[in-house]
Amino acid sequence: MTAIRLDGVATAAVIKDELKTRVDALRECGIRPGLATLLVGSDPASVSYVTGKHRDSAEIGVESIKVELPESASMADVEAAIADLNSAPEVTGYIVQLPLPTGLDEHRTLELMDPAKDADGLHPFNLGKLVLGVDGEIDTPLPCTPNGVIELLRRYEVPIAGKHVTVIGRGLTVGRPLGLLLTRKGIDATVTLTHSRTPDIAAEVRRADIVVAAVGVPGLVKADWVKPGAAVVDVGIARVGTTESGRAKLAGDVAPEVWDTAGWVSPVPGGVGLLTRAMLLENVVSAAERL
Ligand SMILES: Nc1nc2c(c(=O)[nH]1)N[C@@H](CN(C=O)c1ccc(C(=O)N[C@@H](CCC(=O)O)C(=O)O)cc1)CN2
Repeated sequence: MTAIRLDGVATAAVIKDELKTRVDALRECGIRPGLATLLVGSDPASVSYVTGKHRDSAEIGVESIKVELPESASMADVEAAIADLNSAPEVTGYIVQLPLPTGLDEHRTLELMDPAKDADGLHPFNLGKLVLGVDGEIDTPLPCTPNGVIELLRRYEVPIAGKHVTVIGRGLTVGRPLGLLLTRKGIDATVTLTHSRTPDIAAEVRRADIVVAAVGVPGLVKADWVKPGAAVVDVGIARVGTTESGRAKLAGDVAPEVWDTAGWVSPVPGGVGLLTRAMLLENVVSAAERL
């Protein structure tokens, strides 16, 4: 048996088409959504992700603004850049690409953002709305990767309600908010959130109907960890060398053999990463619609 591929490229393309229609409608009302990115330093993975975000923006007609600071930037430099982004009228939404170089305070940075322009859903106000929003719709931006995981599962009609989801990794951008989103009324999953101090992660994965791996350890999730027919969403992404054409070779957290056991698998590359970018644009367009 080979698992169904949860295709991030195809799914993101459909979502971007839907968003383009909304951007065109905004334009007719004189509103031009604008996404800015703040990149500090030149970590190759971050540079690649930010480049992808600008490419996607251009595809759907969202203006994009790049702000770059050197690796040596101080917290005062970052604070000044955030103040500029908060007041720039052409920026309707923005993100600070994470992680920041060592020595810069990520939490302080997120706190300084205007929550109405927070395109990542990571400002404490927006995370707080997610915590409070157990029932019904949330009218604030949702964290992009967790929202992308759910959107990918939903579009492939993978059953979620009443199912057991094991998440590996408790980080700010994936594990923690994903647990909150999956347990909301209307989604109704039961979630086990595992991390580096969980005694037996394999056992927690074995009882899951859906597994989400977000640690960045290539091949961590083995075939004999996975219940036959389960959905396995690979969020981990590590750079493990260079391809013949000189591009970075990427590997996910899920071992290749898992494709023979699982019912659905999302690949790396070509899976959730593309949905992360699509959900970022969803936040930007929704914020512009609220103007
Ligand atoms: N401000 C944020 N920083 C980070 C977030 C986030 O949601 N907001 N999440 C991750 C990384 N991430 C978003 O920026 C991200 C990860 C992966 C991709 C992506 O396009 N992946 C492609 C491969 C791209 C490549 O060749 O490198 C794929 O999987 O096919 C986009 C964004 C940490 N930081």
